[in-house]
Amino acid sequence: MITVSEALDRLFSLVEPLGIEEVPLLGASGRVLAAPVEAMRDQPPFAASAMDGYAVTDARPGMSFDVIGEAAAGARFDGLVGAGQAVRIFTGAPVPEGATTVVIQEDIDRDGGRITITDRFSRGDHIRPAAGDFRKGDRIDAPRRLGPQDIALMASMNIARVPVIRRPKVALISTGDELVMPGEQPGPDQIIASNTFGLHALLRDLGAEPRLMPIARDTETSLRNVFGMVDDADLVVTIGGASVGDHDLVAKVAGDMGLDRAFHKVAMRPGKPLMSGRLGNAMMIGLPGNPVSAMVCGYVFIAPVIRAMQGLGREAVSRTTAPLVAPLEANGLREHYMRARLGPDGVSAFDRQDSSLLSILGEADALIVRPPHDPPRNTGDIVQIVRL
Ligand SMILES: Nc1nc2c(c(=O)[nH]1)N[C@H]1C(S)=C(S)[C@@H](COP(=O)(O)OP(=O)(O)OC[C@H]3O[C@@H](n4cnc5c(N)ncnc54)[C@H](O)[C@@H]3O)O[C@H]1N2
Ligand code: MOO
Repeated sequence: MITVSEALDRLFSLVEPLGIEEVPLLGASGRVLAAPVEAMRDQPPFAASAMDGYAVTDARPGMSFDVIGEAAAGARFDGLVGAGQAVRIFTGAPVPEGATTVVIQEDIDRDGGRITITDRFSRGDHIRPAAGDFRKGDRIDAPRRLGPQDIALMASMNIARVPVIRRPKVALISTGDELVMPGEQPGPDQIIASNTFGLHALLRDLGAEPRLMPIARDTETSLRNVFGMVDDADLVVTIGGASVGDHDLVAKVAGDMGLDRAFHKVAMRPGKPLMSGRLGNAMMIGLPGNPVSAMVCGYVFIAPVIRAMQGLGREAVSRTTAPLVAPLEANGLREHYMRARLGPDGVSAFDRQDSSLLSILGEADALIVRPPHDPPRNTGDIVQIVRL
């Protein structure tokens, strides 16, 4: 058995970077920017009023001005503002030539075409300088996962099409005679396939393009057939059939089909029977079938692999620390990812840690990471956690 960090290194060495495609701005959120993009213009392209009020050359309480025109957003005042003159102005409008200050309308008394600045007058010119937000040529660097703020910024920069990394295509294969799909009627010895659905959701959140393959039955032929359908997947993920039982056929069939295996078995709990390698043009990861094992491996291995495929670096899932609010017994020889609850005073592991318990995983918002052979820990000890 290799360590978790050795397994992750081997997984990263199997990753092949994906190509680039161009998408419309509206389709770019959540995608990874593949190349730097540059602003096509200054923003704002002119000095703009930040408030509704009057543009003047100078402003002090008691000063009076003749209103000589109006500047609105989208329709500038074309003339020059001179001493003793004011232009009615609205938020976002270009500040007319000659004006140095916008006096907000709350600080003005107006009498027909004449205004006077009242005692309420407060400092500040209320002018946004030209290019105060960004300049033509300013860059957004790549790689970067694009969020809603980036989309707004690129829209403002007049970038209508965006170069992004192609979505990793992931084929998800559940294996086992006991499995039926959610919504189907299970037989007396059957259960519902859950892992593929949890992993599908995780992969979608990571910006991948997951595809559910038909459930492979516990025969070599069935498994071979489903492997044969994965088509152009970048990553094939099998679930179950990874261990040592008579019906655990994934390693055998993948091997027969040419899997160049990088490892099988990791000193990790849950997740021990994990395997990986290259299979044709794809990377393959074989996950253990126990539902919590599959999901924990999803967070610890698949998420970093998907990020690496997208060019976002080769980093383990991020960890932080928290104090224990209850003691823990000594750990065994595998790195243990304990389902845990994080509260204001610290973190506590659930009593029940069996790797079949999705209800506990659903309650968990963190995993406590125990190194191999970690001694017993007391309340108050600082432990490493992965937040879910
Ligand atoms: N003698 C040994 N037995 C087992 C060992 C071992 O070292 N020696 N390892 C145990 C560990 S640890 C794990 S984890 C499991 C993993 O086994 P498999 O990967 O072969 O998984 P299966 O046997 O196919 O299934 C295990 C369990 O999970 C359920 N399952 C499978 N796929 C799904 C799915 N898509 N959705 C929901 N549930 C699923 C399956 O019904 C079984 O209950 O092996 C231990 N055994
Ligand atoms: O890896 Mo098994 O994952 O301990 O239940």
